[in-house]
Amino acid sequence: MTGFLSIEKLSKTYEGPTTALADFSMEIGQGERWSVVGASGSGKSTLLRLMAGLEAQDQGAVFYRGERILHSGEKLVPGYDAIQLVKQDKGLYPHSTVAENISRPLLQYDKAYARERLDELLSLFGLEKKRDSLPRQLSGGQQQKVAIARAMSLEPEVLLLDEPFSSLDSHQKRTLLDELNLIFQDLAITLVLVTHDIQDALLITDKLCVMAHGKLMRKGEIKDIHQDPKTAYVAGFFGPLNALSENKYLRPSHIQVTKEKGKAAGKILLKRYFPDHDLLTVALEGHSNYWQVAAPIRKLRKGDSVNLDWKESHILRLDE
Ligand SMILES: Nc1ncnc2c1ncn2[C@@H]1O[C@H](COP(=O)(O)OP(=O)(O)OP(=O)(O)O)[C@@H](O)[C@H]1O
Repeated sequence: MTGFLSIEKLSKTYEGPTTALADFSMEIGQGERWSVVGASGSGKSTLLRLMAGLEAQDQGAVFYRGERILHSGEKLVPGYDAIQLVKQDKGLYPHSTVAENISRPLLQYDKAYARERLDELLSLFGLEKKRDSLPRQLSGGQQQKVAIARAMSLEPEVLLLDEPFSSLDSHQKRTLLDELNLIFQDLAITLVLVTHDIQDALLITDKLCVMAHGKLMRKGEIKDIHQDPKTAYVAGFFGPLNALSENKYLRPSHIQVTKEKGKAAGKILLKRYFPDHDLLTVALEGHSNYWQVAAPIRKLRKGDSVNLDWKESHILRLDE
């Protein structure tokens, strides 16, 4: 338990019984930025609640700087100032202003310090002009910023974000993520983000933990996992896959449409416009399956016959 944040053999079963976490272990270093992905019900939110000390595990422990995190059954006021959890529902007080919401955790502190910290946070999150607004007078992205600013009021070392961006539209989300990226970079905060969207993971984190049925399936640098996902489950978080043969897959962007004879041929059934490419759905000759092909050339039409080729090095060999 010498690490910064050590999760050791955590298990949690709810009534039902439903196993939410099963012998889950992981080390998180100070300043690291992790995303956690996994199918719905794989235990991601449970993991975050246990890391924050807001719930009781059945077995195992979380250690923060060598000290065991006391869970909700062991502590009069559950949770830790140093480890803050922000949930999707934001939990803002609807009748309190932005300033009151952000400074609520600071009530226990000296007034001058609390005022100073509030001003710092309003400036850091670009919320100065909204300080007297009520949450309902803010956009979804601004509300989420208030929730994150409030979580950061006590200067936590660890910020746990449980799908905080899922209610935002893609533009709001991108703007917020770009702003958070700069804030987190300057603060060197340790971040664990639960998300369903790999784009969020790519934008603000470097490391990825993939869960299934309460277990750790994979962990490491996002780029290493993307390049060598090892299983179809893990690869699936990065986008659709085309099955080449048993255990062999190709990503849509790794298939070229060629004039010459390729390794396969087919007919375009559908064409969808994407900013960087056309996404073609191709019915393969001699096969019952369809492939998704990302074609940078725009001149192909529905009904065209096409030859397809790919590099051997782009074939992903994946277990189920
Ligand atoms: N308080 C609870 N009582 C009973 N079962 C629960 C409770 N909380 C979670 N579960 C169950 O435990 C499992 C893991 O839930 P959890 O919310 O941790 O998963 P998740 O990966 O965060 O899911 P999602 O992506 O859908 O939010 C699920 O099957 C869920 O139904």
